[in-house]
Amino acid sequence: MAPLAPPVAAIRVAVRRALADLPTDGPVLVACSGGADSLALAAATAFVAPRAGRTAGLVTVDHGLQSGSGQRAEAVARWAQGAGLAPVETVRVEVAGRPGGPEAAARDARYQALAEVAGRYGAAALLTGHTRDDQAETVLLALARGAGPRGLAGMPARRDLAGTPLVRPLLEIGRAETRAACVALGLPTWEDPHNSDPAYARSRVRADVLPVLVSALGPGVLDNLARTATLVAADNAVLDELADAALGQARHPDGGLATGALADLAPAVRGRVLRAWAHELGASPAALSHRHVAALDALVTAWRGQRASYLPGGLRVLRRADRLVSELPPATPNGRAPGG
Ligand SMILES: Nc1ncnc2c1ncn2[C@@H]1O[C@H](COP(=O)(O)OP(=O)(O)OP(=O)(O)O)[C@@H](O)[C@H]1O
Repeated sequence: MAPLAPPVAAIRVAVRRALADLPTDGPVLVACSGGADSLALAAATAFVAPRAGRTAGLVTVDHGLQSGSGQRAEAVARWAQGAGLAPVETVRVEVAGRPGGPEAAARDARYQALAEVAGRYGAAALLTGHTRDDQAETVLLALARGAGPRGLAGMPARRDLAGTPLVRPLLEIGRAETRAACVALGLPTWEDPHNSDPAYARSRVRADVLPVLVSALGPGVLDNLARTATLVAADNAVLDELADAALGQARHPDGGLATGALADLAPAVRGRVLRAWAHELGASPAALSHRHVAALDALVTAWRGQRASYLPGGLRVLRRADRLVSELPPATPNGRAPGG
């Protein structure tokens, strides 16, 4: 028998560890595009899951954005059935007509479809093939746009997707390893043309920025960027807990937040409290910028009678005596809320 290729073994170990923490009822479903990362993940899951007493299936989403995408999805599904995965689903989604750019719209449609399939099967988890390289790119992009600790924490190894745990077993595995595993196993991989399209910042980071960093600073830079995410995520978890408790204490009996309680908080905690409150009020996390939060903060810490501050979505926040309160904006002649 040929010896097991090290990348194949490393990926199986990563999957075994990820599965160990999951509920035991319901199948684990691999979200697979047919690219090397998610195909290597699917192959490892097909090997590991039955040995861990679990059922594993696969879902592949056809965005319908390129000619031949339907055949690609069918080919992934056929491979999965041959590999012993079940259930196997291909889902065709409609990307046109969704808000945001094409990439965001495709992502939105994909996650909605994945969540629907996972919910239908009562899946123990949905697994995605994000790698350490994806994590390093995410951290670098967050750093470049000044995203702060929330962005620098990168992608969590586990999060909730509409009631199903979304798990990323390969966050400590390099992309070179997933490719090598696919070669060792003779798996036919598909390259998503979007991944090398220079129109996308992530593609430019992948093709141009990371190779320069690796050549200037050494190959450890990818691990180090990914480790930064893990370290920052641990700090964030503590600060988020403090902020959660502080938000509860700052709630004013008449509604709104007590400015006195907010003023006493450390700025890092107060910023999180204000951000969490703005989310509660309905501001979308994606649209809420540090400028919105800084304006709320100024109502607490630099109060000189300034006017209301507007949140994305049009809600306004103002200071009334010792409280921050929110209210709907007054109607404007064109019916739109000011600011945003
Ligand atoms: N067409 C698809 N069908 C099923 N799963 C997919 C599909 N495309 C991507 N995925 C899943 O998502 C993972 C990440 O893919 P990719 O990096 O292309 O997406 P992304 O949009 O950058 O990631 P994210 O959705 O987290 O932002 C893949 O490893 C795979 O698990």
